[in-house]
Amino acid sequence: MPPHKRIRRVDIDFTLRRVFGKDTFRPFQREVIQAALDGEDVFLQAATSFGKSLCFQLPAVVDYGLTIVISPLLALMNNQVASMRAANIQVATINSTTSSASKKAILEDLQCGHPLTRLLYVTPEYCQMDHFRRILRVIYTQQELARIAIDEAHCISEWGHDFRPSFQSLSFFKEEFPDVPIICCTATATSTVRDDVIETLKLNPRTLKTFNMSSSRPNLHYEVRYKNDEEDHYPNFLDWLRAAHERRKKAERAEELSTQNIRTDNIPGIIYTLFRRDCEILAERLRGDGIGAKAYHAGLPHAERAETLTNWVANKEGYDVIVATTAFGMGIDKENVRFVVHWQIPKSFEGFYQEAGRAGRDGKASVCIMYYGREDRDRAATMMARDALRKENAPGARKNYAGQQNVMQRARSMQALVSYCENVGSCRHAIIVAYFGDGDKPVCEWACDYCKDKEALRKRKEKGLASEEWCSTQKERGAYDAYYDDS
Ligand SMILES: Nc1ncnc2c1ncn2[C@@H]1O[C@H](COP(=O)(O)OP(=O)(O)OP(=O)(O)O)[C@@H](O)[C@H]1O
Repeated sequence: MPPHKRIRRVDIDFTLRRVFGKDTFRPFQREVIQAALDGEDVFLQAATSFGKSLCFQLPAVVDYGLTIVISPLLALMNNQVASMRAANIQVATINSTTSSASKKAILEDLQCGHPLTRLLYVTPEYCQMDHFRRILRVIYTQQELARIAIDEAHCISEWGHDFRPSFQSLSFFKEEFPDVPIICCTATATSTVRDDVIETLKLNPRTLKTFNMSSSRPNLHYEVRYKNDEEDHYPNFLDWLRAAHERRKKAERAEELSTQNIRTDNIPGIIYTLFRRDCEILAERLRGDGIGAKAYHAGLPHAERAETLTNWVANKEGYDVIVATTAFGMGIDKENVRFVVHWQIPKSFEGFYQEAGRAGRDGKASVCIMYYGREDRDRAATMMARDALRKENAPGARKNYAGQQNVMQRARSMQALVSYCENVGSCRHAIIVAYFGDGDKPVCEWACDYCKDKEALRKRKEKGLASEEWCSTQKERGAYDAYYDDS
């Protein structure tokens, strides 16, 4: 098979400005893009909001041929497709919401020998379909298959926090099209996950260009607030949000906002809850207190979810705060999210980092608050143990080594998150970077509750948490066994 036509010289700075409307590359974007344009396989691990998407979008725009982007979530796909269409880039997506007429038109274009489409976004499930694989072979034979981009590549690994079995079949690409370069992007891979992804995709570790950047997000202020079952933590949050509104109403600030056409009460934020039920109750409670809040979870109709997302991104009144389950998160890009709150401890360290990473994507200071209670910790442990048992006993379950390791990895990730919450002895930025093992000690400059005032943090913990003795008595009584799985 003759290799794909590769572009020789191209002014990527010009394309960055002209097509993507950005003045300069962020550190290391240029190097990643150059490696991709040189036809290398690339593994890019970098912090949330680093700008990983540009590293496969820009090569797709300047190079010959088609880039296939594999993405795990519909919302994430639509979010990226919409922003590229706004920049007049020829981009298409085939997913469960694509009409058969548009699907037909897209597939015709792909097979015409010189497709207009620069990027095609699809799910890993779609890549498993025979008819799509046949079309890929046609595109490849016509030398128009430029590269494969795998977004949120940690989903490939059974050791990862968001494992999706269909991602494993992506090994098909290197098996069938060995000379088509692959670029993998993720913000949340430990070294074990990284190695597993490389092996699963059959990438050659000796020639692969690996970019392993720090997970540090210096503009995020990390904070843990302690809670217990005896007290409702809603007033604590509402007071905090109202205080932020009040600060924006002060004459000078209000005038500044009004010249930028920004409402004083438009402080975009996300609150993550574990359960759909909590999500709706909390959104309603906030609305009752005059906050523009909407629920978002997988149980809501697709059209309602899409409308909520569009209006939130557009800063529309009534859509300032999204109260969501994890159905909302991975990859969502809205630049001015000023806070992310975890209403209770999430299921994994990676999930926490990923969700907190929705904040401050414009580089401005933003707050990430975690409400942590030991009762929630014990509930999460109970849920996790039941999940593991249920999966193990499911018909056709893979009772193999990797399956067991996945259960252990999830437990380790949860334990790391509990330690992060219980921590009153070190910088939270340092804990995060150490977890992913990807860099030197980050600069914090008072951007976490420990570095800001360690003594106050210690006192708040002492006052706020239920005692371990009390929690273990409750556990023995089966108080944490109530279980509903609807996230
Ligand atoms: N060179 C640049 N200059 C200015 N803005 C940029 C640049 N590169 C990317 N961005 C912007 O940064 C934001 C984050 O980019 P992107 O969504 O690709 O992040 P990501 O690395 O995929 O993060 P995550 O892992 O959290 O999804 C986007 O709004 C994007 O337009």
